[in-house]
Amino acid sequence: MSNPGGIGAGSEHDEEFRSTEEMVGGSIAEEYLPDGGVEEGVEIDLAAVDPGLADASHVAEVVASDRTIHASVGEPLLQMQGVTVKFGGLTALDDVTFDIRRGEILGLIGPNGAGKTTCFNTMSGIYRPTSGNVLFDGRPIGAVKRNQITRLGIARTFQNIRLFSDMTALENVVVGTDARHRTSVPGAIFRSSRHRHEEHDALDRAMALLEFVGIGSRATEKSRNLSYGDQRRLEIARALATQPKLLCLDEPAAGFNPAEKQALMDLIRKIRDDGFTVLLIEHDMRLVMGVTDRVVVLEFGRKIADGLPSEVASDPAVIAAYLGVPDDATA
Ligand SMILES: Nc1ncnc2c1ncn2[C@@H]1O[C@H](COP(=O)(O)OP(=O)(O)OP(=O)(O)O)[C@@H](O)[C@H]1O
Repeated sequence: MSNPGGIGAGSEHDEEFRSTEEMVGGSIAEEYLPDGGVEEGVEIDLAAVDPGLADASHVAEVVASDRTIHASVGEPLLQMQGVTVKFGGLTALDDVTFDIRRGEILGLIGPNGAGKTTCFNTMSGIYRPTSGNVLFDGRPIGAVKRNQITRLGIARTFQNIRLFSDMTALENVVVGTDARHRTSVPGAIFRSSRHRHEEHDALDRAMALLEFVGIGSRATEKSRNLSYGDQRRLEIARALATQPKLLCLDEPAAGFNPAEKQALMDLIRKIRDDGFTVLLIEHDMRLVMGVTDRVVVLEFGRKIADGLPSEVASDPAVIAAYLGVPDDATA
């Protein structure tokens, strides 16, 4: 998925991460290590952080504890209602309507230039629709400021991995938990009890999330030293740390070998099974068809199909779009 002109790059997530970087490297870690940092390469004693963390069911509980599902699974979480996005004379999205339902993995696919990135950026409030509406959790996204999107409950990973390379895996995830902090600035400066409680909570959750995505043993490694696959997992853990209602994965399998893709599919299913709603933009059809509950297909900015993976895979319009055959030739 491309990001033309860099618009949308450095989203509100990044801005928040930058603003909290110092705090993450400082006071939170001080609580656990005497030198004020999470030492690289040091094995964290999970039991010392939280005695329950060695227990898998407790990990799941910590990961999911604050996530409230306000409506039953299957109700619309995000609604694209007749959304059109124009860039000058170019119509990138043309009257696109579909829902992302609570608790599902929705695949968004389409050939190059179909409008997936634009759709994604419109859903997350980075682009405003030229016409139409995006509703998230029943509220129009257009009315939400960019820096409020994360708090609203939308998190994303990036096609090009964006981590703080000099920070440990754990610190990268703690930064994500910060998006949920409620302490005021004076509270942080004077280290109020609420602030200290949030710090402990953040470290606890971050560690549980690393366990959840399968890289708990790498917690104290600087993110730049992690393997490519582990960096992708770390990005997912950081996104989950914001406690999103919707997790958007942007080509998470890019550069993966078949075994890594299989492991990623297992992780995405685990995330869905834990109650999160997932939007997956991915070029690898096998992965999309293997892991999604429903698929929406775009071509030239228009929605051409919306259905079960098996239905979409055998849809003549979709086959034509991917093979570059005119629609009428398949009729
Ligand atoms: N900020 C922008 N300014 C001008 N044109 C844009 C902008 N963003 C997207 N476009 C155009 O809108 C169309 C849809 O692009 P988009 O990146 O959304 O497609 P995509 O499906 O994500 O493609 P890919 O799979 O190649 O990344 C393209 O013609 C693209 O050139």
